[in-house]
Amino acid sequence: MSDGGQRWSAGAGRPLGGALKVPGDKSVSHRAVMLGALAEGTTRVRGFLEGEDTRATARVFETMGVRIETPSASERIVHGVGLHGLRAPATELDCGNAGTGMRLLSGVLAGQAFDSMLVGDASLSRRPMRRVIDPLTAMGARIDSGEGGLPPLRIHGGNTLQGIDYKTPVASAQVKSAVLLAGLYARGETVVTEPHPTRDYSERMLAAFGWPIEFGPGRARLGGGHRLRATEVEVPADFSSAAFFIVAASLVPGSELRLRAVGMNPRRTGLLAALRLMGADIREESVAGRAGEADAEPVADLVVRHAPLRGIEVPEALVPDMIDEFPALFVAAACAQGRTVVRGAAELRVKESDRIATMAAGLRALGVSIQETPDGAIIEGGRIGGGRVHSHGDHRIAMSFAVAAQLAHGSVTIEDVANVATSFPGFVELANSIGMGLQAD
Ligand SMILES: O=C(O)C1=C[C@@H](OP(=O)(O)O)[C@@H](O)[C@H](O)C1
Ligand SMILES: C=C(OP(=O)(O)O)C(=O)O
Repeated sequence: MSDGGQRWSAGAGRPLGGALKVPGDKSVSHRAVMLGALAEGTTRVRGFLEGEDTRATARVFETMGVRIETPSASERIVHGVGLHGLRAPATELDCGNAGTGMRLLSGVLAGQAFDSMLVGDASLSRRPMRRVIDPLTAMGARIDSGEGGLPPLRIHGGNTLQGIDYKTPVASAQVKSAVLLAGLYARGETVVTEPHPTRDYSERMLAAFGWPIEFGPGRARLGGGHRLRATEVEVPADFSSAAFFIVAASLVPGSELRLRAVGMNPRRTGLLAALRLMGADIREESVAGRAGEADAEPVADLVVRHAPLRGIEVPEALVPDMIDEFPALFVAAACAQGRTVVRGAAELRVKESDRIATMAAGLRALGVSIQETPDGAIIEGGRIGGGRVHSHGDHRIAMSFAVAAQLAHGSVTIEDVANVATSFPGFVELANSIGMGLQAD
């Protein structure tokens, strides 16, 4: 895959145009493999993300005896073994770079009869796991971690889990999902309440696999002791991958771009609201599926036209709905007229990199004035220059600077980009197909 290069270079491109479909949603792909593996019967997944994160999750289940076929690219047939059919793994379970993989798996593995060990790469090994260890322990799980609650996680099997009424201290779909997945194995009822509603893919998909569940914004409730029944999963295109092109087309004068069949789960599309407040011209067309449907994801074509952007105070209520889009939003802010203020986004500091610090360092290297705050940043819009920036092993940082390069007065070199394959295989080809002029060295 040509994204595998260690470095990209790019300079200001021509107007972006054409139509494209980005790869499948990462959150939905992880969950489809997990629930397919734990279901009774054969689940077909179409639109599966062929990224390193989601492939790692599939390999973890193969290690525990689940047969997963790949009839064609982006398709999986998962031969479910039922809730209690996983086999004790003979090796460590490697989640690669994926926080979603490790945190959701910890919930599944807490309910097993066998011991297991979850490990990850250098970036994942620095990410906090206390947030899942604490509620799972309260449910009766036994989990040992590295120092400070960091991976690896040794999860002891054979414990009886009890349902829990849990209020998540941070808005995190990963924590909510870990608790709900453990709840499948628990006695009694498990309820999760969130400080701000987060993406509800686990809830929707549990319903689609026939598990009785009640859920609404910020709250989910299920009982243990039911069965998952195999189904078909259609994975929508990943909004977070589309986000880079939405920002690029908004920024580059003369652009008009169509992004096809993008997943429009309302807990994912906060970036659209923020960009529209900044003056962006984004139209939603060919809308299909209903946001309220328990087991179907809404999708839409997005038509993005260049428009001059102005700085805003990003409403804090939008933060969970655009949590992975801040690196791209920082680029939009750096090119907008005036000041943009981001608050209430401290979670950015515990992603694949500290995304506030990494974006601040990169934007400064390109001559942008940006001030970090503990939970956000203040960005003065203006001119972007050329220079050299580092992704610090973070896929979303690498792709965001590819967008920044489209506006730069000078050439931009982006170091350490192999990580883009975790979420967006084929990024360079797609970016170039719409005119972004990225070179992989
Ligand atoms: O549940 C999920 O699939 C995800 C939840 C979010 O993480 P948090 O739960 O840590 O906010 C997000 O950043 C991540 O990319 C995917
Ligand atoms: C934070 C992300 O993913 P994860 O937590 O699964 O590593 C992301 O993809 O931006």
